Amino acid sequence: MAKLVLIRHGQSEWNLSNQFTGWVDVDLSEKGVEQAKAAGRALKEHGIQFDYAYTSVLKRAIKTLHIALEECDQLWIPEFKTWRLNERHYGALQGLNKKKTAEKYGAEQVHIWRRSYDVLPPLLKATDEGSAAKDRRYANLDPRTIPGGENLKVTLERVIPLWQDQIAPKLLDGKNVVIAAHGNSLRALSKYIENISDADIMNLEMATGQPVVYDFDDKLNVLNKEKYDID
Ligand SMILES: O=C(O)[C@@H](CO)OP(=O)(O)O
Repeated sequence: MAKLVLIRHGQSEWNLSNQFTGWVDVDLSEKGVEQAKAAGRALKEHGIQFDYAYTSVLKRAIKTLHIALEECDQLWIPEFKTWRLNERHYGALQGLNKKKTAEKYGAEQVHIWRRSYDVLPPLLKATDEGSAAKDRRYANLDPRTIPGGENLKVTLERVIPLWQDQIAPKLLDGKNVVIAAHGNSLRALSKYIENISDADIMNLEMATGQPVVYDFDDKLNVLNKEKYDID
């Protein structure tokens, strides 16, 4: 049956500098490019042939997808970019250094902001500097849809329509799908696919660049989950 491969983008410049990133469109670091290549090599070694690719509208995920697909000679497959796969929006935390924020607000508060299921970060207003409402790539969205900050719950709520309308039907049709996206949009999707509880999802982490491969039965129950080595 069909395979789904999730790839968190390779290390970004702000992963490297330890800054909250969210919807800020930062690039891959050199290490991130190497991780994306290694992901593509692992996919090639395992002989996975894709039918469709999905990614976000943020360059760290788009580039990871392209670099990985180039390595396994599948750059030609149909590809869809959507804001629904963006990283969770980190609100007013975006751009701040995570360590300095923990020193200011306490490690416990920062852990809650980063990993709780339903606590929102401090929100950005539509008129604030850096608000996505000013970004042309979201111009076709209903302004009420553009977040000022998201928790994992809200992130999952905007990922689910993409899953239900586009990805699940392709998998049910036996097509192999690759999704290159972000730590938290992929944690949200994994929660849904694996039916992980609100409490347990706090402990799920996605490594940069590492392909996570799901095999499904014909009702989209998970038969197998495997992480490919990229070291
Ligand atoms: O800053 C972010 O956007 C994310 C991913 O890098 O961080 P965290 O893992 O802390 O949720």
